[in-house]
Amino acid sequence: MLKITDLVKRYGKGDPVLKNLDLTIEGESVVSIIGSSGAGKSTLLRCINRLVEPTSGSIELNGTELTTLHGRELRAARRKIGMVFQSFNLVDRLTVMENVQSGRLGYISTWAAVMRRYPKKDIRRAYELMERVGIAHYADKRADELSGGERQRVGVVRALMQDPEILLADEPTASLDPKTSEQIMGLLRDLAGELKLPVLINIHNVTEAKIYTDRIVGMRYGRIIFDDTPDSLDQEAMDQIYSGSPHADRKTDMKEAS
Ligand SMILES: Nc1ncnc2c1ncn2[C@@H]1O[C@H](COP(=O)(O)OP(=O)(O)OP(=O)(O)O)[C@@H](O)[C@H]1O
Repeated sequence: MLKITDLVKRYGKGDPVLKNLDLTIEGESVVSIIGSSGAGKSTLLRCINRLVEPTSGSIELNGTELTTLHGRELRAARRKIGMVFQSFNLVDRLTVMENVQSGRLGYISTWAAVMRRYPKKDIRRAYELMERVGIAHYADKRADELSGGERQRVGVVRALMQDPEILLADEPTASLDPKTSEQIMGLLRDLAGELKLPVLINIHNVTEAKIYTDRIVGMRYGRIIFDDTPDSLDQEAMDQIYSGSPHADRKTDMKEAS
């Protein structure tokens, strides 16, 4: 279970971009985060794996408080958080298998990684997952020889090789054509069920969020203002999520504070 309580993020001395957020994700649900540009969606995901340092508040993953971890403990906790990126973040000159095995980096020795001496069980697992997502025949191909959809499948397998307790996806389909985008969303949904994994997806495409996710969280300027099933996301809720400006929101904040 992921339990976020009273999370605040402020970059430098600016206004907070996450304002006392509470969010709990239990079990294997697929949750999308929607909201206008600048609402804080990426910041929220990046606080969870500490690519961004939260200013205050608590983030617990299956009982482990993530915000206070350092060094070795932080690295161990990060292994349990798989991340899928918009731009795939693959190493182009490495093969698909090498990219996929980089998901095991935290688990095997540096020597084994440098010498590409992957444990047999990791190779077996990589093939299982690559078969599952349809890229096993590309195992020895360089990553830069693949299409966008194939590259994102490599990104998904690499994240799953971490044996994660949660999967975070930051605009995973934003660089893909509509058909491929739907395939990747379907894959994330199906894998969540098969692997009993909660998946949290930052996504701009509301239609895909409605089709492929179980729950939609709507953010507006650092706050969660909608959290419900896709069916409940009506026009009124959409207007609230996507209307206004940070300036208007700041006026509301000032009123609340006074
Ligand atoms: N490294 C940073 N330093 C300063 N401000 C930042 C930084 N990263 C993000 N911000 C600001 O934080 C706010 C939220 O940004 P964030 O990227 O989380 O929003 P988002 O909802 O993911 O937007 P988008 O959909 O456009 O990616 C924005 O006002 C942005 O300018």
